[in-house]
Amino acid sequence: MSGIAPSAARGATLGAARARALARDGGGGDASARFFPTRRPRLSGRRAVRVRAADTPVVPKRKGERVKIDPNAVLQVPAKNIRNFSIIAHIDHGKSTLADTLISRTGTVADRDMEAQLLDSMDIERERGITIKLNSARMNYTARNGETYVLNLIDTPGHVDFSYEVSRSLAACEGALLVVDASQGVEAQTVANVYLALENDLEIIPVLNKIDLPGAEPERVCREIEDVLGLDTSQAVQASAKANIGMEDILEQIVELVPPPPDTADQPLRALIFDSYFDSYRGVVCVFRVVDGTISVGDQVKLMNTGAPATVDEVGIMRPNKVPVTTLSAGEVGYFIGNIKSVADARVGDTITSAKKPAKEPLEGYAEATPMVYCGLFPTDSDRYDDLREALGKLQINDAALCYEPEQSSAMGFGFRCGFLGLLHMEIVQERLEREYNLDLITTAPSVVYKVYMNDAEQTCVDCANPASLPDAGKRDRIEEPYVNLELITPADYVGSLMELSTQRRGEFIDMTYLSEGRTCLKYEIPLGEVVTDFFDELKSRSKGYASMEYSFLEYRKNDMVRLDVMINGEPAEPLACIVHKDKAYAMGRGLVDKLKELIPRQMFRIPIQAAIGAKIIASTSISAMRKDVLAKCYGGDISRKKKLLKKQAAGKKRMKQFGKVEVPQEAFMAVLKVDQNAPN
Ligand SMILES: Nc1nc2c(ncn2[C@@H]2O[C@H](COP(=O)(O)OP(=O)(O)OP(=O)(O)O)[C@@H](O)[C@H]2O)c(=O)[nH]1
Repeated sequence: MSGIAPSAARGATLGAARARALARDGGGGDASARFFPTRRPRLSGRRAVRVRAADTPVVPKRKGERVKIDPNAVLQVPAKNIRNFSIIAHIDHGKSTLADTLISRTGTVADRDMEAQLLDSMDIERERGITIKLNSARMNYTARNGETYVLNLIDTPGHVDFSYEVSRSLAACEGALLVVDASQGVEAQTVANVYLALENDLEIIPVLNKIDLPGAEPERVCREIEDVLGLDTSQAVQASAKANIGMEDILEQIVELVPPPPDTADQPLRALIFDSYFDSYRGVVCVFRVVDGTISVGDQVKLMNTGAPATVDEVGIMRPNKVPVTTLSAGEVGYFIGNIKSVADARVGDTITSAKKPAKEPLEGYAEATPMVYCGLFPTDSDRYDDLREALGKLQINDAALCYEPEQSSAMGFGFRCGFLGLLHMEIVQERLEREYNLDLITTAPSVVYKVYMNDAEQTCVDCANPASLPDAGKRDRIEEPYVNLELITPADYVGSLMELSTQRRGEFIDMTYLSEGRTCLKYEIPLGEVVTDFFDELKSRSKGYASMEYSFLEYRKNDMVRLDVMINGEPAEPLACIVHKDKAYAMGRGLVDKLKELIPRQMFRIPIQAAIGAKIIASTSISAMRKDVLAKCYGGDISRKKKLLKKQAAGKKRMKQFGKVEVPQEAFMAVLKVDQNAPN
């Protein structure tokens, strides 16, 4: 155990944070980091934008224009009075509540229209109480210095699966509110999000939220922020988003500390699309940040990477509902709706420019998100394959991290193999497809991508995300599986239990550091396949919800992996196959057949369930037949009559077995996630 004293930790962690940010930058910065120059150009005195006095109504310029513009809704200010900021935090530390309170405090939404989680517009977000998609809102605020500012707020998700959304919103901002729960302190995603903000060269404003709670310890949490993140907390705001405490201080700090966007309205239009979605009534809606120039209703524009042309039918701002305006200038955040033909034309990360006077270079887009987990998605009704393809296409424009390709399986028919950032992402996509596109789906067990090296000289390495398509043992040389760097932050009481969990999941211990009184950071190198199953649930249950985790891809490593096949009623059930480590194969096989026995309903015939590695059966069980009481009507009478009835029943069952098809419920496909692989054989 290599504990280090807090003061030493401060230097070490701060150094590490910067070093990591720089290393990721690779000198030139990564895609999102390069979006803004490291040093922001100073504001020049000359301003090319026509500046309207505060609260001057914006009037449509063209005759016959269809756009309805509310003259009271839009305040135009010079670029020096615009502030673009994100809210970043660990999950449940209060980002959405803070966003709601700021929106209400600035009078952006009338009190009677206020509802909790205003920015979480999807039903799933409200039901689960989590943010999945980034969302933005434009607020007006008259500061203590008497000037009126436009504040563009971008709320971001906190769960590890959605960090890609965070990096996108940060690229559209100059500052970030770092919300930390004053009763909990720095957690794994707090650290990860601060690194992202540092990479984007943002001004970070620490906010200690939930100080209304009796367990709040703002001083301890301030020390932790300084020690672990190396941020200055002398001006940190102590706030409660729920009890409406400290909101004005936060707004003042945003105005004071977040730099205004550079005023480049006189340059050719360049606007970065950071979100886009398909609206069934309006078509493709692109949400963007204008970096240079201006965009107005009626403009002819084009998307620089796809080359797709469009006429701007409507341009507007989010308050947080869409409010049309006539023009948006450099530094502003808004949306546009045009006649974009295909959803694939409006990809997130693309640059909008003017068709007549195009910019020379597009803006640096975003690095492609790399899916971590794959699974098969099949419509229960095979006629709906085309609907599923269309729905995935529309969802992908809103969810850049989702990827898919067609797949065919003898058991399941036609479907798609889809890639996700994690299990929660996978669950959400399935739920959105079912709700928003009215589809009924079957999801197969998730799998990571293995690299399979072959004996064949021509095709040396294949990526395998579908266990059923793993080449036979005789043809392959070795299998490599992805490893991740895993970071756990936990109260000291649970260190032992979490170390045991990580070791059981084949983790290799790397380091342990003490963050502050009673809190510890554990580092492991661990196979991704072990983390994406039920690791997070297990972590939460072992630490009574207090530990948090974060992981990032490390490398591929050779391991002794085998394919575990499952046979139901003598037929291989391809969608249930999985790739496991050889040492765990027996426990997994046993657990899987037992779990399937629980989940598959009894039928009129006996169903054998077997697990096998190659030709070798390693575990088997069976579901006994449901017996119809054929003797019910046979009161008393001769025994030979009963025997005759039972014999007839047996003959009928045999026929059913021959033709019968076992109905496997959706939960059975996920059984592999629920197996305790460490149970004794
Ligand atoms: N007591 C107290 N509770 C708060 C405060 N702020 C937020 N909460 C509660 O904390 C919980 C999580 O708040 P959210 O705003 O949904 O947290 P979040 O960070 O947006 O969560 P994700 O979007 O899922 O990452 C909710 O139950 C809130 O009511 C606060 O200042 N005081």
